[in-house]
Amino acid sequence: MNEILTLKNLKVHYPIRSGFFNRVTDNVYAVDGIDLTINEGETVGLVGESGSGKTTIGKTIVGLENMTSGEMIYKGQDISKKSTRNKLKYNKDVQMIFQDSMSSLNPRKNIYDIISEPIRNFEKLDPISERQRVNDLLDIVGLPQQTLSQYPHQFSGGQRQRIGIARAVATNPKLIVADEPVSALDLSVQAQVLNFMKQIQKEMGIAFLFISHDLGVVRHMTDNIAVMHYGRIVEKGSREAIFNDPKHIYTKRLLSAIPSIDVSKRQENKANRLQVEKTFEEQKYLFYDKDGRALPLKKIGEMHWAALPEGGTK
Ligand SMILES: Nc1ncnc2c1ncn2[C@@H]1O[C@H](COP(=O)(O)OP(=O)(O)OP(=O)(O)O)[C@@H](O)[C@H]1O
Repeated sequence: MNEILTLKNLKVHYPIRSGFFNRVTDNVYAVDGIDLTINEGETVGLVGESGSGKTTIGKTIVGLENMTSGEMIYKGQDISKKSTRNKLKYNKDVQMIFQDSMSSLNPRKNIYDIISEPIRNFEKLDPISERQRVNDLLDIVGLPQQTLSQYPHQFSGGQRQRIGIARAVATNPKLIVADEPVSALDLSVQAQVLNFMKQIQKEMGIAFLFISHDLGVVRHMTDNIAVMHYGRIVEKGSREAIFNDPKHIYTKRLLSAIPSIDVSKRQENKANRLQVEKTFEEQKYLFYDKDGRALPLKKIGEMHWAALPEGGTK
């Protein structure tokens, strides 16, 4: 498989300023040394609880945040500098879908203008070809042509997310960062949008970085998974490795929190969750350094890395 994007020791720190002179007194280590590879056409899941740094990674990939240090390699070329990105048409090839479709779609623009904007930014099409392309995109996301003159507030959440997807795929991207794309939607609509994203991926060969706090959704969508905690990856590997053979206590904790659909197993699951929680509290000092950051990742299997303590655990 060909690598499309590789992050090497990526750090994004936000300065904290205080005092009369507004000096930098500390940093938020939002992303603190991440190594991650996304291959062509595959979906990588980035999971972790709120504040673990997932969105910051997504925004840095699409250029909405600046990296503090590290490297981003796109198709073998270092794109840490903006000038190289422009040369490689990186901003055309890498797009983002946001969680909140209401605030990520301009309320004053109609759907035609929203979908055609990226086409105008990156390709100069004559008006007839542009119209045809927008019509095709609307067909792809399953919305009727008469919606083109309407505005975002006239749609349901699921429909707005489809519009966001049409905008993201308008430039024929190679990679889409999807940041919690369905967490604002009702469960029934979530499944529709997810299946639809999978279908588009298959048809267009797009790679996804799928950001979510919901491991159930990630299981449905991804090939490989990275689990983040406090700005670092604590475990990464194939979906099977993460779900069937988790090694880090934080991954085990996240997995134990997935609600069971089977009512008869709820008691058993609750007991298991409490036990995992207890182990987490008892053993976390082994898995994190004195500043509370995860240890370096070690390769523990063909497609499996985990930030485990030197001597192992009981
Ligand atoms: N612009 C900013 N300035 C300062 N701190 C920030 C900024 N953006 C994010 N942070 C902090 O960086 C950390 C990581 O935030 P981030 O939004 O990336 O996490 P997340 O895992 O995506 O969480 P969520 O799912 O809640 O969005 C948090 O502690 C957050 O408060």
